[in-house]
Amino acid sequence: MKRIKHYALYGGEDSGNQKWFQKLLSGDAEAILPNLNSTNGVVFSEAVLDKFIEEDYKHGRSKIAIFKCRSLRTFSSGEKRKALLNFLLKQNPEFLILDSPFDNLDKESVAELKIRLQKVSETIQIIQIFKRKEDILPFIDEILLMKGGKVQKTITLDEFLAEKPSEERFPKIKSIPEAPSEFENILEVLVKLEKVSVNYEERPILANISWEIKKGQFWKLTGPNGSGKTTILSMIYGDNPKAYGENVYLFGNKKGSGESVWEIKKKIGYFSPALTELFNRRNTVLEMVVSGLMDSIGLYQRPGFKQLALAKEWIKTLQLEHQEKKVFLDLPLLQQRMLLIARAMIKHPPLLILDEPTSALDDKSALKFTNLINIISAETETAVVYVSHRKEKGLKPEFEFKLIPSENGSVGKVSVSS
Ligand SMILES: Nc1ncnc2c1ncn2[C@@H]1O[C@H](COP(=O)(O)OP(=O)(O)OP(=O)(O)O)[C@@H](O)[C@H]1O
Repeated sequence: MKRIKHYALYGGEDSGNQKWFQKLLSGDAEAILPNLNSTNGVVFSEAVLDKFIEEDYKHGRSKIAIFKCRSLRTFSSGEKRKALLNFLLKQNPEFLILDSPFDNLDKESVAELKIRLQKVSETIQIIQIFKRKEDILPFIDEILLMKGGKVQKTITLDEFLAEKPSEERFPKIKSIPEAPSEFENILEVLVKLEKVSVNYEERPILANISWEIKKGQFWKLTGPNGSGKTTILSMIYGDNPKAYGENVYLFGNKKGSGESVWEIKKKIGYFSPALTELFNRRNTVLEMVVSGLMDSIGLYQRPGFKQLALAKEWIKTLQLEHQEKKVFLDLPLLQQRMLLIARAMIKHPPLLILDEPTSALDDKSALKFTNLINIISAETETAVVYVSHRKEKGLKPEFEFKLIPSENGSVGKVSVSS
């Protein structure tokens, strides 16, 4: 039997082919690769997954999940991807387009998915769009170099990997705008979890978790898919009812007593890539950043002169002053993410939570992003909790809180970051 050839395309922000990739991912494979017949292919991407999650939400049951009665939204990243891949393969496609398939996956799940895809590649053609070099599948035969939506040159994987990375230089951010006012009466210990345990449907998820986050500390929260990272974050930031019977103390008060969820949220800057989707109006960059002072997603109040000046200072710090009047959603992904960090940080909250903030970014963009987080941590009093699966080159957390799964739920291990 003739061996199938597999291809990869670089999809980073600097690739200049975003528009064409959108065509490819929306199912029009022929637009870029004329010898593919679009009707015979399927797309594996975050956007496709989101579409299923949305449909689930509407219908109250899942079309692709194994546990049909449970919403896909509550699945861990690894579980969601497995379910999507199984669903797509059942359609017997001739080719499979993979868009950054390893984002948000832990090491074991990446290894597992790679083995699965290797097997799939024996019978189905694979076209991988990658943003991180480390993600390229080992069985890829050729890298397609594109320009203006056309394949300009084809090189082998070995040739591509042998290319020396160009020295990543970019103007570094050196300082962070001052806080508009100080948060009063902030205690040394911002968050305290004391022997917190959580079960879902009698399945233990977290077992006796104790963790203290103090002023100004920089933490990385790690653990394999499904180990309970999002669950912990939802105890701190969200309104997970599971937090109430447990010893969860936020800013000195036991959760559920004292401050309302709303009051607590005012003291926490939060970022997750999903946040971008909340901005569906035509807000400009300036409006979006200044809205961080109003604790609202859009802009419902007219900001004052001082507030606008501070938002402009943040935009300038990010070297994006030329974008100030543009519509936020029209900007490239990295710029959107940096601006959302500015929005979360504009008040210098005591705590900043970042949930997988570099997913879908290319190597260079991720480096720029982590540089911003390092500066924020070094220059402000804000404590940072950064959730990520990747060993982010350049990120400088002080401590790691690692969730280690066990039969009785995950236990936590604290270490000083190397
Ligand atoms: N509402 C829910 N009902 C039942 N099970 C749930 C619910 N929410 C989460 N879970 C389960 O709890 C476990 C922990 O999920 P959680 O999302 O906290 O893990 P995670 O470490 O953040 O995973 P990932 O890295 O994949 O995002 C998973 O097995 C998940 O399926």
